[in-house]
Amino acid sequence: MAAARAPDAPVITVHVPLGDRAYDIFVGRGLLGEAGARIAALGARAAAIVTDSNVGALYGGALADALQQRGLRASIITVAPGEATKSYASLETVCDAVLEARIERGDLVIALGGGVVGDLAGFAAAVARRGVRFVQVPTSLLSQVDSSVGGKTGINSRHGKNLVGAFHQPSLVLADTALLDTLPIREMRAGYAEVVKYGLIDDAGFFDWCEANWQGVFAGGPERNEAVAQSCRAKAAVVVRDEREEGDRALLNLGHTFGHALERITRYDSARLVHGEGVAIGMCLAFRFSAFLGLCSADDATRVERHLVTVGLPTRLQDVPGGFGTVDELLDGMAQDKKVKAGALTFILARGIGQSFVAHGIEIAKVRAFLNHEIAATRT
Ligand SMILES: NC(=O)c1ccc[n+]([C@@H]2O[C@H](COP(=O)([O-])OP(=O)(O)OC[C@H]3O[C@@H](n4cnc5c(N)ncnc54)[C@H](O)[C@@H]3O)[C@@H](O)[C@H]2O)c1
Ligand SMILES: O=C(O)C(=O)C[C@@H](O)[C@H](O)[C@H](O)COP(=O)(O)O
Ligand SMILES: [Zn+2]
Repeated sequence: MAAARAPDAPVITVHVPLGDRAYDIFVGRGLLGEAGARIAALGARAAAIVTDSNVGALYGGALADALQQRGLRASIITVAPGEATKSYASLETVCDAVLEARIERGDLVIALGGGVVGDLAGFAAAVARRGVRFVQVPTSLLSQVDSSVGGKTGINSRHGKNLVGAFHQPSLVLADTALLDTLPIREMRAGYAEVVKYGLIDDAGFFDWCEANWQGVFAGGPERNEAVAQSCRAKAAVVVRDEREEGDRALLNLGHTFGHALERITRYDSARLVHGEGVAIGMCLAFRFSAFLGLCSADDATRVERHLVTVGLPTRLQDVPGGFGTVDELLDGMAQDKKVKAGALTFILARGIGQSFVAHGIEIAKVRAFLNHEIAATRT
């Protein structure tokens, strides 16, 4: 059961100005208690809540009751937790359940859960009846700071991560940071990797802030709301500049070229590797690759790794439970990356902390040499 927002608990609003697809992100403790009113204000008659069995058991009933009290017909569609749920089979299940519930284009699909539920439900909303409005109620740190914002939706293919999907912006994002009190610590750490990402991309001051304040973020102090809101501001700014990733938006992929290849190799098995862990390893690899190419100092790469190790995240290929495959398997995974242009790899590299850039046309031979060097190296 979700606690109501205390009268003095602040709500931070981040507006995403995307013309006729503009929306607000609300961040604060206890916002689920206001979800009925805030969602009813969108003017729908019915809502299908998509959730996974972990989150549904904790918060599904409260959300459905709140909507019904505001006169919306609410139904709940429950999927299995974990990355393997971002599949063709789950897409079919969710689309059919949305249609079965007679959700019209002007009604709502509500994603209540982490990024897995958000990506799957968002994609179902994008394609059912060729487009139904949807709302994100993110419940993991990762989904509050990243996946609920920006409109990327989709599922995985055996060929790679998120290879089937659509851009479909939400109409509203409600991030109740109190819900993170029930999030398992491993998932909290994984989501935190995407928080650090914003500092590494273009905001060295925010990386300093993370080093100083991460414990408050984990403990649920005011630092948590600040980290979520600042991450949403940073992501919204990039998305507004380049909604469909024709340029700058690729910066948000820092660490993902390596990370997605690792997720494919581990067959989307959340017991072995979750997305944020892949991103943590991938960001360290991106910084060490940048140092290997002479673009950034080894000290900066070491500082990135030190912070991620401090919070308990994996940072090396060797940290993947059950192994990371071979260099050829890694390169094979990267060849399916959506940033590939004219057959050549694109990486997000860095000249230092907060100085990342999009690098096209990276030679495979250099990536191979770097990966062999990584495998031979031991942690300092
Ligand atoms: N669309 C985007 O822009 C974008 C951005 C980043 C990541 N992603 C995607 O997001 C996914 C990862 O999302 P995630 O890290 O949230 O994983 P997840 O959705 O699997 O959630 C993590 C786990 O925590 C549980 N959980 C979630 N909220 C909880 C809560 N409040 N209390 C207790 N348990 C809770 C879930 O049931 C699940 O077991 C990946 O598929 C990744 O590709 C998408
Ligand atoms: O929103 C974006 O753009 C991102 O790249 C955010 C990433 O954290 C996220 O994992 C995203 O789903 C990756 O997108 P993809 O296009 O590389 O599949
Ligand atoms: Zn990501």
